[in-house]
Amino acid sequence: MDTDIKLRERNRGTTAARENQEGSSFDLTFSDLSYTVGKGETAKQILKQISGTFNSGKLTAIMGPSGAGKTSLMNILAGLKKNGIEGRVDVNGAERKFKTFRKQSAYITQQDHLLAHLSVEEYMLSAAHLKLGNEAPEKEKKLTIELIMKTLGLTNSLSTRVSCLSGGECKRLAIGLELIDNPAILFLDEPTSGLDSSSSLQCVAVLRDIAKTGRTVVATIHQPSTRLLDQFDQLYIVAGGSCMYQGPVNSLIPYLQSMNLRCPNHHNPADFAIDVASGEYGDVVFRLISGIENGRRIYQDNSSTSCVPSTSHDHEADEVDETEFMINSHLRTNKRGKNELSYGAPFHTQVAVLLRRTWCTIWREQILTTMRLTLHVCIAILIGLLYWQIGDDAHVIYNNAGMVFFNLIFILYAAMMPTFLTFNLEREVLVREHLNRWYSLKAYYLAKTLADIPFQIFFPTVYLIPVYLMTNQPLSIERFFMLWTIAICISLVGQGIGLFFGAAFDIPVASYFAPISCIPFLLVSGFMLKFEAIPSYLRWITYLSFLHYSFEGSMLSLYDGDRPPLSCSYSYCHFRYPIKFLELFDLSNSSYYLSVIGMMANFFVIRVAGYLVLRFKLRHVR
Ligand SMILES: Nc1ncnc2c1ncn2[C@@H]1O[C@H](COP(=O)(O)OP(=O)(O)OP(=O)(O)O)[C@@H](O)[C@H]1O
Repeated sequence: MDTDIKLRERNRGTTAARENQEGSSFDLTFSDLSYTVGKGETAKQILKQISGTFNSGKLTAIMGPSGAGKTSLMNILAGLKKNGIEGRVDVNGAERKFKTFRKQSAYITQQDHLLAHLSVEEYMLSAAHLKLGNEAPEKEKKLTIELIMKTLGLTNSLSTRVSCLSGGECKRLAIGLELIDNPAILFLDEPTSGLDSSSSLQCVAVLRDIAKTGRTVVATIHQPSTRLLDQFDQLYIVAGGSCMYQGPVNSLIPYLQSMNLRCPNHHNPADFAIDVASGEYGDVVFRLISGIENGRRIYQDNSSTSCVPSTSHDHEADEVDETEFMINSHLRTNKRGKNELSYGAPFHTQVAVLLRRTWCTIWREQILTTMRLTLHVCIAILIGLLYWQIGDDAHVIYNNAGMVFFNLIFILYAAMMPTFLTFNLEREVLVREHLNRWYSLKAYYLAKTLADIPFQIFFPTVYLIPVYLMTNQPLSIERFFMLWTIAICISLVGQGIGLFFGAAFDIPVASYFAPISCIPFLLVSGFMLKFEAIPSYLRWITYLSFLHYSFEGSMLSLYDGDRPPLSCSYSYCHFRYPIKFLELFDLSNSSYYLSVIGMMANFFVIRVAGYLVLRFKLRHVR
């Protein structure tokens, strides 16, 4: 077949991919695997001393009734779950090493979680830069992409944005992205879910072609049609956490027959097997599990002894494979160095690619970006009209302070709200890509922080200029620059809070807690309550309050620095001298620079907290 040849060529083709995979077709064997969740009385055993083998060059389907343990099994084999597991997982007879194994395998989740605003080509290119690194020449990356796109039938969709792709195309793209660095083992969780029958067939045919090139391809699958089932080479059926059948697809019915279970004519064998596994044909599951020795044997219909041990392949060949595997791993470790073993590209390339990709995504989120811009301009004009020309009038100086405080709250919330809403969705993309070793979390987080900075400068600037001029604040570049610095700091802090809550919680919880969490800091900002009025045992909150530092910094920008007396539109104005007004807020001895440092410290702490939460979340996914 044409695609088969191309994939084989590619398997031999690119140097980066070759380096990664040379001589490495991996047979995955697991023995006596148990998986338990919970502890003590609530402990639940999900997998029960299950064994099996998934061979290279074969497309294997894991089937079973809902809740049987298919996803749990695959997650354990893929190395995503590490706790509560007993038993052994071997690669070519040698115990699996997590770090190398995750570089050599790819996991394609049920939901595609792709960045909607990138085109197929842009996505593939960024994946190629991240996975193949700087060593692979540009031409080679393009060739790799071209071959994968041809194989997956996506050549005509190269310039289409992900948001415009069909479900089947998204699934194929998700597969294509993981094929770039030529993983030896592909795990797919329900690759056909949500696809119609022809897209499902197309998708599984692609997987079959991929398997034919020597890779080990394992997919969980729900109720496949007879045609779809025929595409698979091997079948592994899980029932209640045990293995009920393991062997070629066309040996399933003979195996069931050997246990006196006859599949009715014109009945889909997959449906029949699932019915049996669900207990609809009486208590035969135990016999089936024993017959296949809970996965220790592979059923073969064409031999006198109908079962062969699942680890029966040639022992000598095993040793050669194992040695080759060890040598290749060793070479890779030496060549790329300790750090780079896990990721295809060096840290700076990861940051650069992610930065470009994030900018592109933010820029193309046109509705959100346009709405944010419009909102900033509209609110600025409204504030300008409401507080028209009050900046130099001592009679309405309280109103001016109120306006300053409002500006801070607006900029804070305008930066925070969109961040946690968008980041929450992006988090799933991060989980998928990070687990497949595209990049490190540090690189992602740095790129995310850097990519947002221009926007956190742009929006407060667009807001502050009209407000400053319309409300007649002192016409001094220095004062404007000081106020502008504070506005940017508060915007960055707001974005950091959004990132933290977007990382920590799902949208409903984050949208409640993120705004509420700022209230204590708002209360001690110094605008609503003087420092002396705060009970001494609560004063420490003031030192943590980014709103305290930002209010302090803003007031000092406008009223400190020997500002001349204000005009007075009434017969008597108590606060004509700005210093007197600062004294009212206990700010006469405050330092603008300390306020900026306080803001910076808040920014840093919140960013680090966001990073730690994300790291915890990513570890928890496993
Ligand atoms: N962390 C957990 N805590 C408690 N129960 C769990 C946990 N993880 C999995 N389970 C349970 O283990 C069983 C197997 O789950 P798993 O997701 O592997 O099943 P599945 O065969 O993939 O099901 P489906 O086809 O419906 O996705 C289910 O009953 C599930 O509720």
